[in-house]
Amino acid sequence: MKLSLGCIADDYTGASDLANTLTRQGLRTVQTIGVPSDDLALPEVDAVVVSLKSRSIEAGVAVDRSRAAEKWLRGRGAGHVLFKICSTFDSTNAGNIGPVLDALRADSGDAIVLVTPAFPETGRTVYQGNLFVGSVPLNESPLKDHPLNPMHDSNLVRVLARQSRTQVGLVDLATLTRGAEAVRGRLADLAGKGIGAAIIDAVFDRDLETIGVVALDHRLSVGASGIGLGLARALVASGKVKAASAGAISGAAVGGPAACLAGSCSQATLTQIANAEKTMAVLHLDPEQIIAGPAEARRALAWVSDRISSGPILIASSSTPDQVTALQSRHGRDAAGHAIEQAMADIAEGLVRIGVRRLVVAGGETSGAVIDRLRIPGFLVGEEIAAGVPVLRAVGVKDGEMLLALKSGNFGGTEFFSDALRLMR
Ligand SMILES: Nc1ncnc2c1ncn2[C@@H]1O[C@H](COP(=O)(O)OP(=O)(O)O)[C@@H](O)[C@H]1O
Ligand SMILES: O=C(O)[C@@H](O)C(=O)COP(=O)(O)O
Repeated sequence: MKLSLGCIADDYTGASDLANTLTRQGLRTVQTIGVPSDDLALPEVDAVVVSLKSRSIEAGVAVDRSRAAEKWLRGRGAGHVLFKICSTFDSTNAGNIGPVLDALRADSGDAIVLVTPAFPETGRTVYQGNLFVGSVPLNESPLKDHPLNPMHDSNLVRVLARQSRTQVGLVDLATLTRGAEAVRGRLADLAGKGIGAAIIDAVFDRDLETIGVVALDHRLSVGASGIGLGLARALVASGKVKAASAGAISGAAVGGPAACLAGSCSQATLTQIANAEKTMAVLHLDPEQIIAGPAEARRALAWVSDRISSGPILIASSSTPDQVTALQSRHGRDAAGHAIEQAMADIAEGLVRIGVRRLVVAGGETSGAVIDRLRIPGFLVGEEIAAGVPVLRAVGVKDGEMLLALKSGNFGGTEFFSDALRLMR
């Protein structure tokens, strides 16, 4: 297997979002959880997305894991590696986008790296280096209240400069609109001044196509699914990849009981949970009780066993921003987040034990904790439920077939949970 594109995603929902985008552009793609072990049987593919849970961990550990993933991908022939970050640039001043970019840039030997989280299909656009979420700047969007990575600055040149050892420049939309040669010229100017990273504006998919063409001159790029789209289209247009006609896999129906878990506290997920009450039984966990000990997860599983034979269920830890802040001030941000993630993993393990083989998880960190606990080594990409969220078919699972959907907190329509279960047959 010689890869045309190698990808390292800093969380599992982000990885499935990217794997979805690459698949829709005709690249045969597999998503692995961590660096695959040698005995994991992978199909013949054009792209591998290695999923890490490295967005909100200590920067040094994120760097080490990302470098190990890069080494594996390069060893499989990947000439270009995309470091997939969140389309809302989720990170803190201490990292991890900057430190990982610095390390991968050093390994790749690139003088300068193109960076853009733009993903127009989900309303993420970048203009003059400022990230917009829909019609508002990032710092006015619901991301200002994210439990782990609250975003208070929409100027990505500034945000990245605070995290990275290199200076950060800008390739603006006016330059981009003049085409690939103009972008190449601007990058050469910036690199000549010793600038090692450039935020590049992008508003429409056609902007990402130009970015994809230029990015392929380099060995490394950094961005969200949008740059994945640009890279995939450039690979196909240049003839380096023959677009697969089959696209997403289908496979045999899995059936059996179905369940949803929500650990995301994003505005979109809160609305989706409220709407799910119309179509399925919903249990709201008590976050204070989760932190107090394992009894709350046990209570949830007892609640499930009384209902799961009658239809799908949803279990949510999610709270409003005020409640999240209050909980964090009592227990600490990381301790609260970790305890809730582990309780969700306990519940997921219990669900699988009682026969659930169709599982929807909302939230990136939450999905990471759940998938790690279930020890699923990888996924093939199925139908698209909503922009950035595919049905996933687990590979390498010992006890039979399993379908999952890993939803980024911010993604999906108002009826996401029932939309997902409709496609997860
Ligand atoms: N009620 C709550 N109060 C505080 N933190 C919570 C609560 N519910 C979930 N969390 C934590 O908030 C974080 C949500 O992050 P994540 O799962 O990545 O969602 P998103 O995709 O929206 O970023 C996780 O660490 C989760 O454990
Ligand atoms: O790029 C995106 O927005 C998503 O792919 C993503 O990374 C989502 O992260 P979470 O919201 O933490 O799930």
